[in-house]
Amino acid sequence: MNKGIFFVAIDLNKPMLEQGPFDVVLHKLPGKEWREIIEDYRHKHPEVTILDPPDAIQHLLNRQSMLQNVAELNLSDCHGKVGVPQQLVITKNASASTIPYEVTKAGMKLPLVAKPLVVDGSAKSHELCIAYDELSLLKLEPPLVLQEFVNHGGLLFKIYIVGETIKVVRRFSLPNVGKHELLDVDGLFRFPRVSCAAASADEADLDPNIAEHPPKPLLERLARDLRRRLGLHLFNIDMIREHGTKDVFYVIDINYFPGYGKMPEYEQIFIDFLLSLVKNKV
Ligand SMILES: Nc1ncnc2c1ncn2[C@@H]1O[C@H](COP(=O)(O)OP(=O)(O)OP(=O)(O)O)[C@@H](O)[C@H]1O
Ligand SMILES: [Mg+2]
Repeated sequence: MNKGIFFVAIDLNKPMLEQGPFDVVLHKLPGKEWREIIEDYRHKHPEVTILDPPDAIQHLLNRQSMLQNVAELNLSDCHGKVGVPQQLVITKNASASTIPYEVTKAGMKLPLVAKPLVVDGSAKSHELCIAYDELSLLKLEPPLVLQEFVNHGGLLFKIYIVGETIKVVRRFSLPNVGKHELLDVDGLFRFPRVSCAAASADEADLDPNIAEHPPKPLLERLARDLRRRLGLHLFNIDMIREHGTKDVFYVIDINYFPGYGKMPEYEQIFIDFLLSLVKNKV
């Protein structure tokens, strides 16, 4: 008989233990209640592969903890540098009036990208803004992460990871901010979720210094080290190249189980990955 792969959606209105049997469970629901259901199921069905551990996923839902592992990586001798933009966490109880002082104390340079601290899937948690001057910092609403804006020529690399497979897609991003512009603009520039609107830049005629993919050995090391450190198999990394450099990169965002529909060859890659999970078990 021909064996196939069957995808079954878990019915959230029924106890999970009464459903299945499953070989692999994929999930990305946030929330404590769901984490408990999955942990309970894993305990009772150790033979089932659960992707990925809820605690490891949880780590990516906070923009502070999300990038910690990248900051700790040591990728010297890997054809480039990968870091995290300098960032500062403004906690929930902090008053916005203290932000300019905190920013100066941390030695951070304007403009800054302000991002809500927690990523919970809501549109609001993806409403970012750029603060160009000190006064505009007073209008921000904590809790948030402030990141130095890194000029990157308006192009972003989305690095999709599915187990050991890596695929890179280029997307248009925010344009560079020049010194003259900084003198002219004031206030906050709010922008909604960029990733939904940003067009693919893969077919565009771009400056090769900006568009050239990050070196393969660098990506392979980054993906392997992050897979291990995060304990995750399915995620993507948003990475930018500092404008004017060949090999200085910054990771600005990591998402769990992103929309793989935008990844080339995703169907085959995903099926091969699922089959490898099942094969490795027997
Ligand atoms: N430090 C930074 N320097 C320059 N541009 C940045 C920086 N951080 C974010 N951006 C720009 O803002 C966009 C959104 O940032 P980020 O990915 O962190 O937010 P997000 O809400 O998690 O987005 P999404 O889930 O849509 O990818 C990036 O694609 C990039 O264009
Ligand atoms: Mg992003």
